[in-house]
Amino acid sequence: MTLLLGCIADDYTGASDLANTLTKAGLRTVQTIGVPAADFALPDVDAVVVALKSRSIPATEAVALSRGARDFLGGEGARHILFKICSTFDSTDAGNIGPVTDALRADASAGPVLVTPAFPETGRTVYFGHLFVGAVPLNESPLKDHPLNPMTDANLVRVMARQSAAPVGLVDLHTVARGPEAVRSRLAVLAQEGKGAAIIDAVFERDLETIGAVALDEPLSVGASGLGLGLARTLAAGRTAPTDGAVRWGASVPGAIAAIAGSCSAATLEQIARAEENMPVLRLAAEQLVTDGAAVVAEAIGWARERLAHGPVLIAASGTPQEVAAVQARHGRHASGLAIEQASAALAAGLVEAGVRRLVVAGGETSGACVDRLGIAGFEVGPEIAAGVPLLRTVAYAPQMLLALKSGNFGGPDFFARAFAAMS
Ligand SMILES: Nc1ncnc2c1ncn2[C@@H]1O[C@H](COP(=O)(O)OP(=O)(O)O)[C@@H](O)[C@H]1O
Ligand SMILES: O=C(O)[C@@H](O)C(=O)COP(=O)(O)O
Repeated sequence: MTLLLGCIADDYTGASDLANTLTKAGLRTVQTIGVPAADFALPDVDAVVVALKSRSIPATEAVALSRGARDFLGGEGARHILFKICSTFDSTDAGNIGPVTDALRADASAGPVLVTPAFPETGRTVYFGHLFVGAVPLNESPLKDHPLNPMTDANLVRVMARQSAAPVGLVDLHTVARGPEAVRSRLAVLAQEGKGAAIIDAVFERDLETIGAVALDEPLSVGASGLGLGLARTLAAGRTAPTDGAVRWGASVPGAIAAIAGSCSAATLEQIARAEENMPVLRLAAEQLVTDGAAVVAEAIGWARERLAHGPVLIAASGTPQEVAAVQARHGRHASGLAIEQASAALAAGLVEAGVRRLVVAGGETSGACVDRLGIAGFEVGPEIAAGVPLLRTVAYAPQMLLALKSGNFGGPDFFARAFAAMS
């Protein structure tokens, strides 16, 4: 097997988003949960996405996990590593995008690392280093209210510089528009200036194709699915037998269908409200989840057991920015996030015990907690449900399951109905 691309994703929804993009671009891709165990039979693929739950943990731990994933991918023959971050640059001034980039760059003795979270398909564009979410700068988008990493600055050169040991530069859109050689010249200047990373603008997919071609000169790049697309287009074009991007996907699996929501994003809140119009939805009280999670979970599983035979159900911890602020004021940002993630994970285990074999999870950290609790080792990537959200089939897991791990921000208002239909 020749691995064309090795990817390290800092959360599980982000990993499946990237695996979806690479698959659609013609690279056979598998998603593993962490570095696979020695007995995990890696299929014959072009790209491996190692999913880590490293976005919101201490930076030193994120660096260690990322280095472990890099060593594994390097051992499998990957000559280029993409560190997959969120298209909304989810992080804090303490990391983890800067520290992980610094460490992987230092290990590889690489020049300035190209960094872009642009993902035009989902409305994320970067102009003069400023990240836009749709029509508004990042700091005016719903990401300003994220429960774990509120984003309050759209200037990514500044954001990245606060997290990095090395200075950060910019490659602007006018340079990108002039093509790969112009970008290479700009990078040479930034290297002379001692820059460790360069935020690079991208608004259209053609910009990402230029960036992808240049990024492959070096062993490391950092970005979201848009950069994955740029890399994949160059890599797939150079293959002797590129796939057509059509997903070979087997039958559905029998068993009950359910969803768990732990994302508090505006998109997920709207999707939950829409689901309430046509399926049983149980909303959990965050305060009780934090103080008495086991009791709330037991009650929720009982509620689900009574309904699962009749159709899909949705159980949601998600709260509005005001509700999130209230619970955080009492219990702290990270303690409440962690407690609710652990309750969501217990919920996932209880639902599988109750016969659920097709499971949707909304929220990156929430997905990480649920998938870890279920002990899933990896996923085969299936058809796309919504931009950035593929169907996933468990690999080497009994009972076999279908999952969809939805980034909080992704999907239209009818996402849950669409996901359940895709799983049927
Ligand atoms: N009602 C709530 N109040 C406070 N925190 C919550 C609530 N519901 C969920 N959370 C926490 O918010 C975080 C959401 O993050 P995540 O699952 O990554 O979603 P997203 O994909 O939107 O980033 C998790 O840590 C989750 O446990
Ligand atoms: O790049 C993206 O936006 C997603 O792939 C992603 O990383 C998802 O993170 P969450 O919104 O925390 O689920």
